[in-house]
Parts: sequence; C-alpha cells; structure tokens
Amino acid sequence: MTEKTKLVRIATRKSALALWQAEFVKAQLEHFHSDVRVELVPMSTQGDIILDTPLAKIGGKGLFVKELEQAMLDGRADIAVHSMKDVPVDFPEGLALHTICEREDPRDAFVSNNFANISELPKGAIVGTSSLRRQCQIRALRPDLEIRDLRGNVNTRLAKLDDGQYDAIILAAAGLIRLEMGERIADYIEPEVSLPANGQGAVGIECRIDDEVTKALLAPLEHTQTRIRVNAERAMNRHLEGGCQVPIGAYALVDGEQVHLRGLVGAVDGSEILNDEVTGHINDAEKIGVELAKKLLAQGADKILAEVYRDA
Ligand SMILES: NCc1[nH]cc(CCC(=O)O)c1CC(=O)O
Repeated sequence: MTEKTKLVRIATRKSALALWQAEFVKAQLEHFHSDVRVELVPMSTQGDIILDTPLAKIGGKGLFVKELEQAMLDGRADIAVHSMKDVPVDFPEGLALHTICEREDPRDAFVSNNFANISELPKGAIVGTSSLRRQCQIRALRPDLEIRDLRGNVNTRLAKLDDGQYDAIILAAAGLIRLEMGERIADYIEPEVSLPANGQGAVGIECRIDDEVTKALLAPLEHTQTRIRVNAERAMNRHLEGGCQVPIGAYALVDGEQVHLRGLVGAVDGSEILNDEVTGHINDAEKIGVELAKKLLAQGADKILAEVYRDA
C-alpha cells in the first residue's frame, strides 16, 4: 500500500442484494481510482430485524437506512449504498445523497413456477407482495385474486414461493437481475400495469456533506439521466409526504431535453386509483414532480393517503 492510498468504508446491509450493490460501488471506485482501497462495513437495520410485521404497520421512515447513517455520522463509515426506493426523501443533518448510479430495469417482475403472467392466474390465486403500491394496482386489475403479505429478502421470498405458499409473487426485476436470478422472472410487468416505486432499480450513495475527498472520488459514478428521473420521482413523493411504504407510484422517462413523469396514488383495496402525468424540461425535474403531486392532490390523493395512514 502506498502512502497516498485512500480508504473508503462502505456501510451496508447484509442482505445479498445490499452486499451486491456495495460490491458494485467498491468495484467502480477501484476501477476509477487506482489509489483507493474500499472496505465493506456490514450491519443490520430495523427493517432487517423486524420480519414478522407488515412494513406498512411498523411505520417510521428510513427503516433500512438509519443504522447506516449513524455509522457515517459517527465516522465508522464514509459512504452508504442504498436502493433508492428505500431512501427517505429527507436526510439527517450533515448527510446527503451525493451520487445516483445508472438505473437497472425499473419494472416489477411477476415470478411464478406455474403461471406465465398475471392474466393467466385463475380466480382466487394467491399473490405475495408486501408493497401497498403493488397490492393496489394488482387489485384494481384483478379484484378476484387474493393478495397476501410477503416479507424477507429476495431469497426468503423466493423460498416461500417455492414452498407453495403463493401461486405467484411480485418483486422488483432489478433485485433478481442483480443477483443473477433473472431467469426466475416469468413476466416483466409494464409500468402501464404496475407503475414502479420512485427510484426503483437505482442505486444511490450517501455521504457526509463536508467530506470533499470522498465526494470527489464518487463523482465518476454519477449517471446524469438516472439522476434527472429519480429527482422528478422523489420530488413527487416528497410533496405527497409519502415514504416508500405507501400506495404511490412514480416513474419518469427522459427523452432528449424532456422529462415525462407519471404518478399514481391508490386506495390499498384497489377501489380507487388516481393517475396523472406531467412533461417538462429536464432542468425542471423537481418542479415537475411537485406539479404532478399537486395535480394528484387536486384529484383527491390527500383523502386516499389519509385513509392509508389511519388504517396502518
Ligand atoms: N423494499 C425492498 C427492496 N429495495 C430494493 C429492492 C429491489 C431493487 C431496487 O429497486 O433497486 C427491493 C426488493 C423488491 O422490491 O422486490
């Protein structure tokens, strides 16, 4: 090791997907900087420990990130690597989301050992998902299916499907692809059928605001188009005051100088779903997110969300 070697410590959850994402960032940092050494600092978060309660009922934002943030604030780690979907819209003082890496496939995936897609499922079939967003969209499409809660990391969820506890489960395609289990995906669910969660499929890197050395090292990992999309999506969620455990979908696409954002707020039972969209210039990504949130609120999103929070 030479004298100028810089150590970057990555706070990460211990799930296979979190470790994959941390290893990915480690490899990228080492690829761009020959004088950087990267260490993983694995830890458990509340979201990993409380496994027997539906996520929506545990409440509190940042179930999967708080412990990682504390490690950075205490100086036990320099950066934290997150699935953007799990990152709350606001950060503790002293920390910020510095980098957003290129997005993987953002779609939800239909996984089943017996059925090729949602339309093939027979009446009464049992579908596993722990996401209110997926639940309300599937219920709107197929009110005859039975939705059951499904917790645990990707491997646990697949094991429960293979046990026969469910006829099908819905997962983020990105997690399966990253873990080289893409062949388990029977069908990719298009955004028109299941609008993804804000940030789904994107990896973000958080660090201390005053850590200029680390911030400079992270710069080459930033992916501008993903940043624009995720900024628009997160701005919508922020204005709706929605964490990740709410029936809210937000999905942006960039076409040249334009960003096109679609948003959805739904009642958990699928009885009511509000959809809207806004297009504007890429420099106004966040304004577009706020504008879309306002349109959804004007349609009655506030009433739907108030009901979700009351029932939770
Ligand atoms: N809430 C858990 C979580 N956080 C990120 C992903 C998948 C990968 C991603 O969206 O980047 C998953 C699993 C899932 O929803 O199936």
